Amino acid sequence: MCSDAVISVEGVSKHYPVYDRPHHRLLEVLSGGRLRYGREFAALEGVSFSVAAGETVGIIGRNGSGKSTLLQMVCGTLSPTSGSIRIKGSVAALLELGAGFNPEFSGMENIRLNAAILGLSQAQVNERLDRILAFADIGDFVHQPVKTYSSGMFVRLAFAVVAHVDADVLVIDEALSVGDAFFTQKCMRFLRGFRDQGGTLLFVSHDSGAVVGLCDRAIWLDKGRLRAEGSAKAVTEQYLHSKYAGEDDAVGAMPAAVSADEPVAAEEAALVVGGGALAIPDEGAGQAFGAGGATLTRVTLQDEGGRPILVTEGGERAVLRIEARLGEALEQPIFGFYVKDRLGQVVFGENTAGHPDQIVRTGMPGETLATEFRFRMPHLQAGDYVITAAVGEGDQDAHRIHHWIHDALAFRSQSVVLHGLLALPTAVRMCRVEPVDA
Ligand SMILES: Nc1ncnc2c1ncn2[C@@H]1O[C@H](COP(=O)(O)OP(=O)(O)OP(=O)(O)O)[C@@H](O)[C@H]1O
Repeated sequence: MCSDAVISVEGVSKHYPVYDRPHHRLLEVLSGGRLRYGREFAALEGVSFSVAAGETVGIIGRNGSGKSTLLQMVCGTLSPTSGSIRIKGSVAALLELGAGFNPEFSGMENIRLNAAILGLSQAQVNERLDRILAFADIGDFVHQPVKTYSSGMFVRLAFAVVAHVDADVLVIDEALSVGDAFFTQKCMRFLRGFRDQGGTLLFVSHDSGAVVGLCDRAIWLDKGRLRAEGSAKAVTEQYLHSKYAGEDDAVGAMPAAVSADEPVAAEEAALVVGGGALAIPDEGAGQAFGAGGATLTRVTLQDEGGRPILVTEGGERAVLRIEARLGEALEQPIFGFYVKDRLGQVVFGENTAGHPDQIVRTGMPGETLATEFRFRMPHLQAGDYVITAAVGEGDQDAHRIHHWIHDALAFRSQSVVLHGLLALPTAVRMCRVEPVDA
């Protein structure tokens, strides 16, 4: 464990007794503990990690993997069965909905109560109240008891308080999944600001895009055990690989069905062979997956003259061609791709599911199918990009992925983008609407 760690979790386990029948618990109590009806269930087992000051760490894992249990122990609302947790500095937490708020009190009363618990004096609360109310933006509901709140209003209020106390460590559990898109953006802006000012953040989310966008590191919990720890990008990819390829029989979202929970790039792209060139994979761990009924054999990004696009200024006409050899008959083959930035964030993508007039309806074993996507290269912020390619069968909603390569190709953008991730060719004109009389 590092000595400068703000959060040190050492060999932490949490065990619960579980009973096959509800009355078994009662029988055990009545026997004074002499008879055992329950068995031990390990919600967490031997978890160790540390978080240094100023780090942002995401915790990912399937439902029931122990994420909330871990956060509750970090916040001290639950104690471990064994192991130890040490925290340096003050912690403000946003755990599951309802925690810390009195349902009978109004929003305003809960603001004061919570802010006081989190260390603010009444004078500090008064001074920050307008900002807290503006952040929560729930209007007159702030005077109603919080038991009347929707989950969205509740999380707005809870987040607003947490955002205005002076905590060294913030612990946030799935809060962003409840709010609407604008509120989520507001929270992300706040969390980025908190991180940039040196705050330490422990962040649970099912949205791997948010984890990659916000966190330096990630920890993957699997059935209560720490399965992987490393850069947010690499760990998230391993997690998604296991989720889509293994346990879910390779059913996932095809590229371009952009949801919040999409794959992100691998840390090192073994399949990248210089951009614009083809990539023929030996299935490398974490780089590719799929049910295997078809194999991607060639992925190229070229200009209209057939020259590989290794570097783009933006605006060039491009042809992204994906070829796959079929090992079995496919009904409704689908091809798709994503372009992702260096953080693994999907910038754009497309697949053939939305183009039913352009697809080959049935593919036969031994055949090779090719799909060409033609578009103008966008003006992307300067940097390195990778292309994920996939082949599957079915439609956008129900499909089976046969082969998916996270980082099939790489290219570099040297566009000058002043604002945001990309620039659109934009016509600009300024005029006077009301000329001033001379
Ligand atoms: N009080 C309890 N008694 C028995 N089992 C419990 C108790 N609390 C949690 N568990 C079990 O511990 C495991 C881990 O739960 P936890 O809520 O930490 O998972 P999670 O990763 O946060 O899940 P989710 O993503 O669904 O929120 C689950 O199997 C859960 O059923």
